[in-house]
Amino acid sequence: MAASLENGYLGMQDEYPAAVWGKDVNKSYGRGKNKLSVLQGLNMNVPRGAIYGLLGPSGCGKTTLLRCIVGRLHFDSGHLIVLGDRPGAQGHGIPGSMVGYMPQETALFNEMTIGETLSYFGRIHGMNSESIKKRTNFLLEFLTLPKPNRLVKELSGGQKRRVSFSVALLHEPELLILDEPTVGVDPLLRERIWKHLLSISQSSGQKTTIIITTHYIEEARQANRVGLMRSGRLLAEEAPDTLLHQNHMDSLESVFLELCREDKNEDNTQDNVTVNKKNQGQDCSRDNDDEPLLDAGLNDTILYPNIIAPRNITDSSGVHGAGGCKCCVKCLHPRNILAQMIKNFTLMKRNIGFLLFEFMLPAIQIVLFCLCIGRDPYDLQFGVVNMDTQGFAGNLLLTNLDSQVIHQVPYSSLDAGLDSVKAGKTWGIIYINYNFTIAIIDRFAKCANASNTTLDESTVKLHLDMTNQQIALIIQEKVAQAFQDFSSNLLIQFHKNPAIAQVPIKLETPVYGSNMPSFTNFMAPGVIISITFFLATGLTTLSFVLEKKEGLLDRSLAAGMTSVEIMLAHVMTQLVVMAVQVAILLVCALLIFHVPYEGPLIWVIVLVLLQGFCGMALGMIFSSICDNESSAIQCALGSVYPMLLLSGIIWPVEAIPTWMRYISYSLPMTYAADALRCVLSRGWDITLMPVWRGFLTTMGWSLGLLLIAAIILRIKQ
Ligand SMILES: Nc1ncnc2c1ncn2[C@@H]1O[C@H](COP(=O)(O)OP(=O)(O)OP(=O)(O)O)[C@@H](O)[C@H]1O
Repeated sequence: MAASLENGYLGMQDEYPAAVWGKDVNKSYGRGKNKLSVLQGLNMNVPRGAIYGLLGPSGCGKTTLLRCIVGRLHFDSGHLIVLGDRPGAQGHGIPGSMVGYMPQETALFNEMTIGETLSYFGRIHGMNSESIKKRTNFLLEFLTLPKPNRLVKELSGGQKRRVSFSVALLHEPELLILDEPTVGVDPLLRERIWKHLLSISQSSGQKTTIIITTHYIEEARQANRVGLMRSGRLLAEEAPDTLLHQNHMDSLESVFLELCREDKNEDNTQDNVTVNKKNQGQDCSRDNDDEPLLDAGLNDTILYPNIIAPRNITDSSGVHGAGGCKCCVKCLHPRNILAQMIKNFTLMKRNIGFLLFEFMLPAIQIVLFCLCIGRDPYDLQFGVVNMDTQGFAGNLLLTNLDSQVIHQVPYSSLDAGLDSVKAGKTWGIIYINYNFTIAIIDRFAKCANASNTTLDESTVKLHLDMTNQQIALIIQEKVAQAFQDFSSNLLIQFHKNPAIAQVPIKLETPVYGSNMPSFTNFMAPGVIISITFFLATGLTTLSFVLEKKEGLLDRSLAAGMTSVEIMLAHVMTQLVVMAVQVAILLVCALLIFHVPYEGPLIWVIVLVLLQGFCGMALGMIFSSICDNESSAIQCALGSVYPMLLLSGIIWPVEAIPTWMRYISYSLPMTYAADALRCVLSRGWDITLMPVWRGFLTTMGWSLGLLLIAAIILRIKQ
């Protein structure tokens, strides 16, 4: 049968008769000292409609080769033609619907049901719901899978592998790439799977070509052709019977061992010859770079008589295999974006607890902020040493101290008061002199003629714990205020003009804001902006990295999705989530905590959502450079502090070194916070510079970051 198949294949008049044709394919991982050459001048020929068993020891490069074939990996040099064109070539269905790929790892969404999983991939492949249903029913029965409403996470390991297998079979692709599909499958089912593979490869309609790797070498005897792979090369590529016959052996395993032994000897001989030649000062590298590839192909046709070089080989002589269009807007498929969005919403629905937490998290953060940050501290324990017991002025001064903020603790002596500060019982003490009443009256009466002794005795002394600057400053301010009020009262009692006691600075009606600004109100816009930004960054990073880590992203890309489609679908899904988050956040800030706002709400929402969009774009960059969730979380968290600092949200930008100021001004958050502050306090007016500056900076940054993320993903794709 194998022979007739090969004859049929050799006789085909197609431009590219082979389903997969590879010539001198090289692929390495890493660079410099860490470079690992995995595929080393590999030649391969898989006839159309054949079952091709790719056999080889662990780590010899089988998965790498398969990923190059489905267009998920770039190879370094050589030629690879899959179903008539380069994998990834523009308009080619690989990666895409021409191929069904079952990766080695399960690569399934644990939170989705079997039916939802198949529907997701069916939509990507452009199947309508009727045909998805029909194929799902067939595959469930054929692979003895549980009901379609069972969650993937509730399945056994073997069942998960079968679901993964069914995903590859779902759309009846022309080419099936199966990386160890029979692992964890019982012998009976394994036999049925092979029967099915044989039937679809030989069906009278569209013949399916199947490349399969397996650790059960003997099961590959059912293949039409096997490729025995070692160290990134194919040692032999023949029909199993031919191999057994040629090597006079009765098992493929023995043939493989024998070929490995021969190859090892050949390597040793080659190495010896190389060493001898090198000693003679001759260049004897095995790869002759000057040799034209086409010529090399002709030579190899003699070595591998079944390899037929495609006529248009020069078209495919690009160094990279997967060079097709993956991110141009014209190539976006709405059905792919829709499939991805449905999948995202399904996963959200499945994890309703986390979704509610996501909705509430910004609200919790703003509530905590409004409750705890920017408010005046109260009940501060403050020691009082009042030696002016004979007079009235000391007591009068103390009654003017804000009793809400300062809780007075009397002490009988300065030493006792200082001990309380040292023991951490009070934040400081106020010391009032014995002669305070007489001295203060004298001071006001004589003014410029007052003696130094009068001035000293009429001065109250503060001994503060300055380790907490904020509290110390508040106490100073409260004492200064109390002194001013006390002085005014005293002057009134003596029929003098109380204005003499005032500091000769008058705060007129402010241009914007109030004369009693609230720190909370000042901080609120920046906090709203940063909460939205970092939540979007963190959640985007995490969701992308998790999909990438579990091979789900790779599988979607192999099914024909593009990274831009995945990004757009994520942006749209996340925008819905963010809209709810922002709504709850603004209700808390504006309605419950009365952060003042003048501008139209829609403009506030636009500014905040735009900042979330910017955060998502940054998250996509993080996820494209991180391979696991811990590094992604570190990236997202690590960026929080410097971004907050540089953006002027936790400290005015004007207070940081000049060169950093320039960086800060270029950050979107700085201008966005300014813009939001402006809209909240002055109302929307497009002519106000902070508003359009904030809008344009955020917009520019978002699009720029998205573009960078798309480029990184494109390069890594
Ligand atoms: N992303 C990667 N980065 C660096 N090295 C890699 C990467 N993927 C695979 N390798 C290395 O490339 C070599 C071939 O790996 P590959 O997965 O292709 O082997 P395999 O033949 O499929 O093995 P197995 O049968 O165990 O799955 C291995 O040495 C592996 O460590």
